[in-house]
Amino acid sequence: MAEISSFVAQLHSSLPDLGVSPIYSNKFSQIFLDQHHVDSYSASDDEIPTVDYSLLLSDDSDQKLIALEYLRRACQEYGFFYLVNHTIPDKVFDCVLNEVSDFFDPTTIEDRKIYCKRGSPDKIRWDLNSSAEENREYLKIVSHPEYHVPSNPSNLSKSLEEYSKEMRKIVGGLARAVSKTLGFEEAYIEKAFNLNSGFDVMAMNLYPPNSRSKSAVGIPEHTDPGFVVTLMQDVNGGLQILSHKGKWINVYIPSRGILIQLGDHLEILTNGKYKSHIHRVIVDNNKVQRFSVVTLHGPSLDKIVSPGIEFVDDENPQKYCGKTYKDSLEANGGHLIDVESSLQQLRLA
Ligand SMILES: O=C(O)CCC(=O)C(=O)O
Ligand SMILES: [Fe+2]
Repeated sequence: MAEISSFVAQLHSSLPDLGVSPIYSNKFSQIFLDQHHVDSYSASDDEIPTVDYSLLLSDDSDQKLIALEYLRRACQEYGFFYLVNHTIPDKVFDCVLNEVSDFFDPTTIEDRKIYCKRGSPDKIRWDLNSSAEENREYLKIVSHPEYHVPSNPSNLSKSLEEYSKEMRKIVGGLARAVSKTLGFEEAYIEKAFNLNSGFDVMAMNLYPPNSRSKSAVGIPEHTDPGFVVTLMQDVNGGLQILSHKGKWINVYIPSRGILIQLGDHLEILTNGKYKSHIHRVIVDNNKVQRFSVVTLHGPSLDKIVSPGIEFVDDENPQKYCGKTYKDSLEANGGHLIDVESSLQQLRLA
C-alpha cells in the first residue's frame, strides 16, 4: 500500500505529464494541417489525458486505485480525455464507421431530406447547414430510452443499435468510476441522474473539406448537456477544446479510441468541481471530409438535477439552480432532440 501511495504521490507531482504514454502521440492524426489557416482558429497540440478503461475495472485493487486517481485528475484538471482499451468490439466500431460513411453518400442526399422535420416530438432529425455560422450535415436520433433510427439503410440501424448498447455499458462503467473519484458509492451518479432511463441523443456529423465550406466553422463554440459526451470519428482534424487554462487544444483521438467530454449536468451535480468544456469544430484546416458519431448521454428527462449537498458549503455556495433535464433542454426554446446547453441560464449570479 505504501508503494501505491508513493506511486500516486508521484503521479500527483507530475502534473504536466498527466497526458499520456508516448504511444498515443499525434501520429494518429490523418488530417493535414494547413499552414495557412486563419490564426484566430489556431490551437495547440498539448496532450490530452488517455484513460485506460480496462484498468478502471481491474481486479487488482492497487492498479484500480491508481487508475481511479488518474481519472479523478483527468476529470478535475481537464474535463475531457481519450478512452482506450474499452469494451466496444473492433467489429462494432468498424461497422459503424462503414455504415455512417455509406449513409452520407452524396448521391443519396435527396433520400435523407425526409428527416428534415422540425417538430418538438422529432426522434430523428436530418439537416444540412452551409453558412458562415456552421458547415455540417447531420443526422440526430434519440437512441435511449427508446431507440429510433431511419429504417433505411437497414445495416445502419443494426450497427448503430449495437454501438449504442455497447457504449451505454461503458458509460455505466464510467458513472461508477467517476462516482468513486468523487468519494462516493459506485451508484451515486447512476442514482443522481437515473441513468437507466437516461435520455441519449446520437448525432452523426459530416464536415466538408475546407474547399467546400462557406466559412471556417464546422460547429460553433458550445458545451453539451448531460452526464458525458462520447465521440468516435473516421479521421482526426478540426475538433478543438478550450482548456480550463483558456487554451484551445486540438483533439487527436487514438485509433479506435473514444473521446469523453464531461457534460453540463455533471458540472451542475458537482457544483462546478467537474466542468464541461467549450469546444468547436474548425473545418478551415481540414483538407479532407470528416465525420463523427457523438452521443450525449443524459439523465432521465424527469430527473431534477441540482448541485449535490455534498458539494455545497460556506466556501462553495450553490452555483446552479435545479431543473428537470427536460426543462433544461427546452430552456432556450429548443426541442429535446436539439440537446442544447442552457448552462448559462442555470448559473446563479
Ligand atoms: O464532430 C465533432 O467533432 C464535435 C461535434 C459536437 O461537438 C457535437 O455534436 O456536439
Ligand atoms: Fe459538442
